[in-house]
Amino acid sequence: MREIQVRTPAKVNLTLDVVGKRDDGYHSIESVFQAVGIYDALTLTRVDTPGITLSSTNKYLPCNQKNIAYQAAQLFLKHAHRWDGIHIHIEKHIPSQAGLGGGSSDGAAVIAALNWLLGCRMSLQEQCEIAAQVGADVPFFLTGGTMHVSGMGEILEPLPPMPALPMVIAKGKAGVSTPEAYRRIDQLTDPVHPDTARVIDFLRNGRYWDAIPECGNLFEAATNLEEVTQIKQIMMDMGAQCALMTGSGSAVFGIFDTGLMAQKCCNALHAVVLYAVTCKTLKHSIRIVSRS
Ligand SMILES: C[C@](O)(CO)[C@H](O)COP(=O)(O)OP(=O)(O)OC[C@H]1O[C@@H](n2ccc(N)nc2=O)[C@H](O)[C@@H]1O
Ligand SMILES: Nc1ncnc2c1ncn2[C@@H]1O[C@H](COP(=O)(O)OP(=O)(O)OP(=O)(O)O)[C@@H](O)[C@H]1O
Repeated sequence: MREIQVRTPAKVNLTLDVVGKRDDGYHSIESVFQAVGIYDALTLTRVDTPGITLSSTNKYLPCNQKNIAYQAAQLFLKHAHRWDGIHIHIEKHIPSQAGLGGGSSDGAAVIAALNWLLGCRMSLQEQCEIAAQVGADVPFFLTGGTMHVSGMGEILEPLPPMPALPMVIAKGKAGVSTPEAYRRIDQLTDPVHPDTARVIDFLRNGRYWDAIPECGNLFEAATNLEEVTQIKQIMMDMGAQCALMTGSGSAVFGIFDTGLMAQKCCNALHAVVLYAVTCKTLKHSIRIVSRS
């Protein structure tokens, strides 16, 4: 096989709490990650020239060793003791610096795609170990769906998949650096923690409409972005069951009862944000599009 194409989704944090700081400087989180139907598409091709090359449809994306996809390929080839020449093309649709895990998702897609392309037959555990070295959010994307995520992001407990709930995802101008967001978490004096255990208990029992109102994100208080507050208000005014910032920000997601309500909210948001799209929660994650 010389070429493989994969599609890889974005994620939202249905709920996200930071519960401690580790000796290595990383933080321990308690979160529920949910894959959502916004995708990047990656094409990996075996080439004769050794080394890793990268191209992207997003001209602002670093196409070098700063790219998470490049780092994932480098680590995978080293772990697999392979020296094949690989070209990675990224068709970028997931907004960056949004809290949607776009870079992390690309990294996971590269690990899974190389495992198929090079016929390495690595176990999911092996792939997760490589993913955890690439970034905290990367392991989740190897399985996707609805997942209780803890530790630094490497401890994964599958939860019953959510149904295809209508969602709106919107982002204003602000981009948030994840390290800066964590530094602000450390400075919170009186944090109000979401009740993650209660959310997970509801989700384990399929009671997702009971879980949704209990969700929260500690990064909202830490980053305190006015445009996040505005977007949340518009979503709630348009009938959202919940509206929360995802990850370290700055995108906001709203969950609606019907696709029509979601579309109406998306149309209303286009007047005030850079980016608004309707999508649905997903049971799956990385999908093979084609092999040749
Ligand atoms: C905020 C979340 O997106 C929630 O899903 C993740 O915790 C962040 O995951 P991520 O963007 O993949 O983070 P990485 O790229 O691995 O780390 C970026 C920086 O964020 C901080 N970081 C990240 C994850 C974590 N559990 N604790 C941290 O303190 C560290 O300063 C790290 O150097
Ligand atoms: N393949 C990639 N796709 C997107 N961003 C990338 C990629 N590789 C490196 N980056 C850089 O990584 C940074 C974080 O990207 P990413 O999209 O994962 O952040 P995010 O949307 O905030 O996700 P998270 O939920 O992990 O915080 C971006 O600012 C970008 O410059």
